Order: sequence, then C-alpha cells, then structure tokens
Amino acid sequence: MPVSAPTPVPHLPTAGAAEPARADDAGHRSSAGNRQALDDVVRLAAIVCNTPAAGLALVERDRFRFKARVGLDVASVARQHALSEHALREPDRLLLVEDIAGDARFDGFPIRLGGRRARFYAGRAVCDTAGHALGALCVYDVRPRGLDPSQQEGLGILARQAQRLLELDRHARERQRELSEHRSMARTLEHRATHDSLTGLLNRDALAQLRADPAALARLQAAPYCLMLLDIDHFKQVNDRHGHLIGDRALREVALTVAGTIRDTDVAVRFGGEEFLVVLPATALANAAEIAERIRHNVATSVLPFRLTLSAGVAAGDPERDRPEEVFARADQALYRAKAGGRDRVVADDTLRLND
Ligand SMILES: Nc1nc2c(ncn2[C@@H]2O[C@H](COP(=O)(O)OP(=O)(O)OP(=O)(O)O)[C@@H](O)[C@H]2O)c(=O)[nH]1
Repeated sequence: MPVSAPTPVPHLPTAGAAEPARADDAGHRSSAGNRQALDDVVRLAAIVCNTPAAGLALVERDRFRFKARVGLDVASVARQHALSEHALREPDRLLLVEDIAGDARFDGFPIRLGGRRARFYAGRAVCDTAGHALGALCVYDVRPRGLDPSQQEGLGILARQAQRLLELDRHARERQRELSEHRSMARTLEHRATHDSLTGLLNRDALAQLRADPAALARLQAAPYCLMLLDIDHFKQVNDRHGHLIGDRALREVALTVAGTIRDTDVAVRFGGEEFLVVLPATALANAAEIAERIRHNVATSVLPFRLTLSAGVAAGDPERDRPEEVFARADQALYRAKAGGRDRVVADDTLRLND
C-alpha cells in the first residue's frame, strides 16, 4: 500500500465538533501542562503518520471521548461504532484499517474530517499500568492508505507517551485528593481542639489562643468592651432530678440561646461546666446588660420540660486602663451578686463608676 503524499496538519484546537468536547468530565481531568502535552502527542501522531487528523479517544461509559484531537469534526463516538473498540481487543498490536468503506464490519463509522467521511484508520490501544485499556491513539485520513513501518513504530511510541501522561494525570489527581483529605482532617482536628464538643461554642483553649494573638486581642478589646459571665442556676439539681442527658440538653439550649442572641463580632466561650463567658467588643455596659437580660429571658422561656434560669454578671473594660483579668474579676463579682441576690437576674458591675 503506497504511503500518501504529505497532507497539511491543521492547528489545534479543532473547531466544529458535532458534540461539545467534555473530555475533562470523563474522570480523565488533566493539569493545563499535561493537557498541552497530550495535545502535542496527538499533533505529533498526525505529523509522524502524515494524516490530516488524529485523536486520543478515551473510554467513557458507552462512548469514546476525544481527550485531545486534531482535524476531527466530532468530540465523541459511540463505542458500538468506534474502530478504537476493535483496537482495544488487541492492545499489543496496531489496528490498521486501510479502507474503512471496504469493510462491512465498520458500516456506520461516523468519523468525519472537514465534512468528509474518514476512509483510513490506524489505532493503538493506550492502557493503564495494570494493562487495562483506557482508550486508543488513532490517526485518520479521507483516502484509503497505509502506514510505513517507521510510522507504525512512531504511533506505538506516541501511544506509550500518551499512557505516561495519563498516568501522571492520575497521580496528580490522587495527590490532589490526598491533599484535600489532609486539609479537611486538619480543619476537623483544629475545630475539635478549639470547640466544646457538647455545645459547639469555643473552649477555653481557643480563648487563650485569641488572647495570645495581638490582632485578635485588639479586636476583642475594641473600646468600650464588656465581659459577660453567665451561670446556670441550680444546675446540679437539674442533673440530679432529670439526669445528665437532660442536663446536657439544657446546656446545649443555653449555648444556642447565647449564640443566637449575641452579634457575630462577639465571642462566646464555654468557660466551665455550666458557665459561659461572652466577650462583647465595642459595647457599652448598658448595652451588654441588655443583651444579658435578653439571654436570661430567652433561657427562662425556652422549651425545656422544666424551668431553667441563669444568672449573669457584666463588666466593662477599657484596654488602656484595665488588664483583662481585672475586668473578668469584676464580671465574676457581679455574677456572685446576681447569685446572692436570688439568681435568675443580671447584675452590671458598677465599681468603675464608684471609683471614677
Ligand atoms: N449534664 C452536665 N452537667 C454538667 C456538665 N458540666 C458540669 N455539669 C454539672 O454542673 C453542676 C454544677 O453545679 P454547681 O457548681 O454546684 O452549681 P449549681 O448547681 O448550678 O448552683 P448555682 O451555680 O449556685 O446556682 C454539677 O452538678 C456538674 O456535674 C456537663 O457537661 N453536662
């Protein structure tokens, strides 16, 4: 069979696919660099074999989808009509069909090049490392013809290169997946380390981290700022009368109420067993006391099967003048007065005004 005269190889990418090319959706996603390298392999196949068209067709369910192509009018072919299906059956050999029209097995072969039916096909299977066929590297022409031995060898070499590139793609995808698993694991661990598992609020370690970070501390202490301490009343009795599970439910209910009442810029911490600390940046004492009162009211009217109340102490701080420990001590003192005054109430620290 004579080898045809040189046919110009069109430039990539080829326009006019019968079906939009979606090879990257086929689980064969490539990096931009690898995509270019696969395009190069396909173009080189056309140059080596001196054909106007070439493609890397990968199996995607019941179709072959062209991962890279040059000179072809279609983006995919049904497997039942694809010559590459025959190439896969003998992956160690080149499938050479010198005249497609002359072979009844290939009736209905749909590949077209620049509007003309393909008459010549040569394809070499591309397999994964386990030997499973992934698809085929193929060349096409509009005239019946053949390939000389060096062209056949060249197509085989390029099929191996395509296989290497697809393997690199797979490794890159696996690394990407591992990386995203590690990131998600790190996020989970970080969340566990900084949040109370029962209520979902921040824990004391998280508060310590915020205090150790100058930028975060400055945000929390934006003047005037307040500290609020909330402590459930007679919580021991709740546990004793209703059991620890109901006690836990009550804690979650209070945490939800706190989280749902404060602003996004406020920070709520489960500070002890049944004690919560809220930092309210840029909040005046009267406003913080109002928020505490709202929390107290919402908890007292919550949907628990018994009446639950809490006491709150609120104190204001000035970052220029007060150390956080001093503000905390004043909020704690106010909480003590709320408990001593009969519980189910909010007490705002007034020592600052007295001292001023
Ligand atoms: N169910 C449950 N109970 C907890 C948890 N953490 C702490 N507690 C309980 O909270 C109760 C706190 O009791 P106390 O410190 O005596 O205070 P109280 O009964 O609330 O009394 P006052 O604060 O004086 O009103 C204890 O019984 C703890 O066992 C928890 O995670 N779940």
